[in-house]
Amino acid sequence: MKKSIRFIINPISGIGKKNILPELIQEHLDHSAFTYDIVFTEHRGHARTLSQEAAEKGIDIVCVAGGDGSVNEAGTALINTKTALAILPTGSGNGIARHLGLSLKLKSMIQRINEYKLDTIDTVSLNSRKAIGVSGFGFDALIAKRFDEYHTRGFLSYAKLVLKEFRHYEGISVVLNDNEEYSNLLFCSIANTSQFGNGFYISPEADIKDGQFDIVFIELPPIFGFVGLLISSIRGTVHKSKYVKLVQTNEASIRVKSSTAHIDGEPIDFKDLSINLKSNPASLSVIV
Ligand SMILES: Nc1ncnc2c1ncn2[C@@H]1O[C@H](COP(=O)(O)OP(=O)(O)OP(=O)(O)O)[C@@H](O)[C@H]1O
Repeated sequence: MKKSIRFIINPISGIGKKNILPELIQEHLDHSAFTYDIVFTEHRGHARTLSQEAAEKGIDIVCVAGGDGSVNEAGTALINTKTALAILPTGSGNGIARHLGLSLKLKSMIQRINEYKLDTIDTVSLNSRKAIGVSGFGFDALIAKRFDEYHTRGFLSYAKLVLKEFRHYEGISVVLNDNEEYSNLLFCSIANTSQFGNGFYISPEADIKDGQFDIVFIELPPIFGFVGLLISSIRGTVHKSKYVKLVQTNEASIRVKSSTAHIDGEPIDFKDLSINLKSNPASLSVIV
């Protein structure tokens, strides 16, 4: 029997053209194996509703075309359901897709969907919210918030913003498990995957299938140290930096002073400043 796919396309993700996607799908999807429908998202949160609806209807695959924000919306709606997630990476950073080793070429990625090779990955709960890739508190959350207010997306806008904001940044403190205080931090990341996107690693050895996540504390460095951190992030050696402390666990609590956070790169405000973190092992099927 043919498998069913719902394609969910975020038209504003990244900087490439998404309106050619229906044509690419028509051309390269194996129509002897799959039936499909295509829906474009119209607002924030729409991918979540569309994905949830697909799972309720028993659709086999939700394929989201977007960046990590869209992957979060569509993917977390499929946790512990029979519907698998596929990704067509059309975002600005595509951290989750890169971590999973997916092709960034859309034609190749559609051809990979034809092969229908499934794997199971972990997700992470932050109180009632769910993450797939990297979430965090501090500078990265501030950047996610500012980037969201920007009118242009893409890597260059992102890089400009990071350098501008770093100059005035004052640092945060985080209490881990009610007893270990980390102060003067640039940020604290909760990494289920290895990178933010665009090859900027935060926890190069993170494994999305080990039932654990990494809490990464980055001390606020001077400007030359910040540049060094960026370089080691690209080189994949950031976990060895003197500014970095990494704690691997499957469950923890953290207390933060500011509610500004991001989940998979999307800015959010936590109402509660005490956050329980928990790994949900093997909770999501993905096409790899
Ligand atoms: N039609 C729409 N109009 C405005 N926002 C939308 C629309 N559809 C989806 N969104 C929102 O766009 C945001 C950004 O999407 P996404 O994360 O996929 O792209 P990106 O930010 O370019 O990529 P990345 O996260 O990889 O850097 C998400 O919060 C999503 O909910």
